[in-house]
Amino acid sequence: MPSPDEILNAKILVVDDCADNIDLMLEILRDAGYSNVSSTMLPEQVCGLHRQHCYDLILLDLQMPELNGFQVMKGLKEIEQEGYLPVLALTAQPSFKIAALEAGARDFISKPFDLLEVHKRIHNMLEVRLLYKELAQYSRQQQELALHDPLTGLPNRRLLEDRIATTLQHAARHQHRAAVMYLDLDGFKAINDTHGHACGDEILKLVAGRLVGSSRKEDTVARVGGDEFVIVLGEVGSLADAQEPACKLIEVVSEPYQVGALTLRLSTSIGIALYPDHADHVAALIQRADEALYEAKRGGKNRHCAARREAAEAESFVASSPVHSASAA
Ligand SMILES: Nc1nc2c(ncn2[C@@H]2O[C@H](COP(=O)(O)OP(=O)(O)OP(=O)(O)O)[C@@H](O)[C@H]2O)c(=O)[nH]1
Repeated sequence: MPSPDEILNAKILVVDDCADNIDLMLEILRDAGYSNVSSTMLPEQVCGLHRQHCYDLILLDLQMPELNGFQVMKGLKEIEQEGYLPVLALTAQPSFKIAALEAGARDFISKPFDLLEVHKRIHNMLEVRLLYKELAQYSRQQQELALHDPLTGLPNRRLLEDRIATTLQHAARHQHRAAVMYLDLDGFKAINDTHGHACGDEILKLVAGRLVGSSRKEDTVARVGGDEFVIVLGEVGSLADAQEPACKLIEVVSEPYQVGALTLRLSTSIGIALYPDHADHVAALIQRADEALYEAKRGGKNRHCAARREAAEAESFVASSPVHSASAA
């Protein structure tokens, strides 16, 4: 529940074409302790101001000559996509009350003002608005948590699969390749066993930062397990376009890590699978990259390995292999 202070600090806009009405409302609000109040006599400015300041409450006069309160609410609806208008309509016309509620106002205040009613309605509206904002933020956080790894902040497997699906759709539409690189750190268990789990966690965070730092903004870097990461590359022309970043990733992961007084080293192995060459849907592509990773581990670790292609096509596909690379046999 919002605290009394939060309610008094809420952002309020008073909209009225009559200066006396504005002064009166500002005085009422000031006397009640509201500290973040502004006003305008120009209804055409309300949407722009709300876009800029995102008010918690708009006290909106309904009868204004140029643009009336109903028209203002129409504009506000386009800004408040979720449909919650923080509008408290001010009207001297009894017949406008229901119309205002139907147009999206959450409540109304009759003119001339009954002070007690004004205070109560403003307070109640703010309480609901702030609660609504808290809930919306909580729901965004929950969504973030459901899609991200809490330790590194990277996308988790669920979000990764979604991103791969989008990448594949894009690749299919534009007739290019995409690559999935499956990374697994080498000898990570020994770091946990020797220096403790907290040290292992620090390393995982540092690795995540390095992977993100050496990937393109449009690539997805995800953590899919203990010491396992997946990187998705869109717009790949050939296997070499994935092997080159794989070499770079192997290099950055092998740089020394400083954790407290310790300087630690580790390496990574990478399996690469290409769309559409090795598989044409999400789960199969991940699986092929994982199989290639296994081959890279089997081949001695600290290397990358591409998934095996169907025999007939393989020859035309295998690119010149940089140091420490191989194709899964
Ligand atoms: N610190 C830390 N360790 C984790 C976490 N999740 C999994 N692990 C550990 O990571 C290790 C991963 O196991 P492996 O991949 O088999 O270990 P490895 O030594 O890298 O083995 P190779 O891949 O064969 O080189 C296990 O010891 C897990 O307990 C985590 O969130 N934090």
